[in-house]
Amino acid sequence: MQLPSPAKLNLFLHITGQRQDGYHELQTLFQFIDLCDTLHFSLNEESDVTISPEIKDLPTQENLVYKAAKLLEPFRKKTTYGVAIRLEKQLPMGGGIGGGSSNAATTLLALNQLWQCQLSLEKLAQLGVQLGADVPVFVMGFSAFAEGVGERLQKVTLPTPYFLLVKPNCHVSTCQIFTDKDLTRDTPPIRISHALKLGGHNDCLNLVRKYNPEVNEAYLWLKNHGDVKLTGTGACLFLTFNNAHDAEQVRATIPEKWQAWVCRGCNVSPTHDVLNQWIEKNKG
Ligand SMILES: C[C@](O)(CO)[C@H](O)COP(=O)(O)OP(=O)(O)OC[C@H]1O[C@@H](n2ccc(N)nc2=O)[C@H](O)[C@@H]1O
Ligand SMILES: Nc1ncnc2c1ncn2[C@@H]1O[C@H](COP(=O)(O)OP(=O)(O)OP(=O)(O)O)[C@@H](O)[C@H]1O
Repeated sequence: MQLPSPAKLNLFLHITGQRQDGYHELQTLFQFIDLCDTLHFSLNEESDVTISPEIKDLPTQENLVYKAAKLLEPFRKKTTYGVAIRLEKQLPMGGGIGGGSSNAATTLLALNQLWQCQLSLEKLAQLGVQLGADVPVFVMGFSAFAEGVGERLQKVTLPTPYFLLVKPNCHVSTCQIFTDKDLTRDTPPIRISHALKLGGHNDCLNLVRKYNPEVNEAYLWLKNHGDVKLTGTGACLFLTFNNAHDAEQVRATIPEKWQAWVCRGCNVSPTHDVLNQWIEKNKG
């Protein structure tokens, strides 16, 4: 089985409070984009889970793909179902586009089929939130207005514009931003109707710009071309366009030191599109 594992954007990110355990209550609008890693799954006669190729500075045991497989292992129907997983990475790590969470969700969805675990999407999402706050939305596979730590999801249908996504040359630690004393944590909660009509802002933006000069520089550069947004805790920034041509025109002039992609928003995760075709083909 071969599945795409897409990135997400936080179209806005409001932090509305903090729980006793330190995690933050937030409100966000999640949209998938058609920029994806690809995960290949092959069952074998062994009983273990192997991941290839090795990712620099990421031991296998810490790879969210490995952790997701281990989390699902108790539910597999036969212990002789080992699996070899090959990861074709394209999404930058630590960019705020949720690559690791997406890979984890894709693994849960794939192995739920291949190992015949027969868990519902809701159950997979519940398991997945242990791996990261962004895993549930990738498991459920629809654009969503999210609350709680990102696990309370309401399905929404969003316009599907083109985005110019830019990765400044730095890595932002989600943990560092969320533990900063100056982070705004008291944005008043909004209603979903307000969110869909008027959007919102990203409460992490100013801190991320302050600690990461590269993000600030890219922000100021992109500002000349539209309303720049930060996704998650960064480092990626994005602009929205009505058509691919206009996005490509700006991309062509971006300083070479920054990675940049033109991509499109989608309301259904590409993982689900391909998985549903696989399920249809392998019925009976
Ligand atoms: C910023 C977002 O990407 C928005 O979608 C997510 O909230 C972050 O999701 P994530 O990367 O899956 O985050 P996790 O791996 O669960 O958490 C990383 C660290 O960020 C902090 N964290 C994360 C999510 C949250 N709602 N409150 C937090 O305080 C915690 O200190 C945690 O140790
Ligand atoms: N399969 C994986 N792909 C990417 N990162 C992984 C993976 N497994 C574990 N990680 C770890 O998770 C960290 C965050 O990766 P990820 O790509 O999800 O960041 P992000 O885009 O900032 O996510 P978020 O928006 O959820 O904060 C990485 O720095 C890496 O150490």
